[in-house]
Amino acid sequence: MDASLAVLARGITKCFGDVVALDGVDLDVTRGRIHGLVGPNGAGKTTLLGLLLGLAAADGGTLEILGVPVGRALSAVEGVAGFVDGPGLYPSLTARQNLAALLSLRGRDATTAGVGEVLAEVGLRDVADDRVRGFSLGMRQRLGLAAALLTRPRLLVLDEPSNGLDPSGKRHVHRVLKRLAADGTGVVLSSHRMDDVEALCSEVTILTTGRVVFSGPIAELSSQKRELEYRLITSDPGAARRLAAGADGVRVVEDGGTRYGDEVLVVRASVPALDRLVSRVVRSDIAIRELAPVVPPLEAAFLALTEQQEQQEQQERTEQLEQLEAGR
Ligand SMILES: Nc1ncnc2c1ncn2[C@@H]1O[C@H](COP(=O)(O)OP(=O)(O)OP(=O)(O)O)[C@@H](O)[C@H]1O
Repeated sequence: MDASLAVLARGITKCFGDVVALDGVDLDVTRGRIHGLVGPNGAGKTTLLGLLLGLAAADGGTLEILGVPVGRALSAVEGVAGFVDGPGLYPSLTARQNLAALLSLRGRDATTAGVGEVLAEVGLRDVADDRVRGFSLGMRQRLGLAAALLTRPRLLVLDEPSNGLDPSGKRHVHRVLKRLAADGTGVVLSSHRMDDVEALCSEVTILTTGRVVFSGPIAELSSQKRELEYRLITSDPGAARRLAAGADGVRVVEDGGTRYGDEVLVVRASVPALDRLVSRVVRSDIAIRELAPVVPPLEAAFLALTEQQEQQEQQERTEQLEQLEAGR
């Protein structure tokens, strides 16, 4: 196994009865990187993360975690931490007591092992002595992350870590994950929030119905050639619209309505064509107040790839039906 990889999975399959949850999945997670796992509901994300945590065994394929070949035994490889379906916590204990209990289960002394530090790191210092029973979903998620941090993981596996987080909680979690990656930990997380994935991850795997439809650097998904719709707010909407209408490679899409009283122009263009338009707008002494993709590049790529896969599956089903009918 390449020493730079925290996870090397090849041809992983996993079925639950008739349901094929994972169908030949390959996954590389690099140490020191944050890898996003995205896909529609039921795509197999949690199942795959559960395999990495040793909560279930694959039916087929090969899996190596931190250089250790994973067999059929249900246990986490040393150095792996994280959770799926929310962290396991004791509701009647405080946040601090939960972490102390975790440490004593591992035979370590809670007072010297940095409980206070990890609680501060995830932004829970002020509620360290409150019972977990009263914690919100976001607070529980952060406590679960603190518990994982205590084990100093070399691979961190998180299912929907942003669930229920307020902006401050999200900032803490993002900071912690980036710090871990900078220290060399491989992080793999699933998320339905494309903005989170874009903000955090350098690599992404897109799963649909148990199959990988894309895996690689996130930058590859926002190819310069891909045309996207952009929202443009300027100090002179009429003049900006005229410039856009006359620009090569730019199409004015629709009346974008207004935002905080400013008229919004929506254009469809590739990045180079958009760059040329922006230069012309600025040279015409028009101020740009806002410029953003209507649908962010990762989400646009995600929708395009998953729709393509759905169409392909629909076509396969139609062909099977036609063959069945022809054979009657
Ligand atoms: N324990 C189980 N028993 C039966 N079927 C299961 C089980 N776990 C998962 N499945 C099925 O396997 C498929 C993949 O489920 P999984 O939870 O991995 O998807 P997911 O991508 O995490 O979905 P979501 O985004 O909704 O959390 C689904 O069809 C699901 O119904």
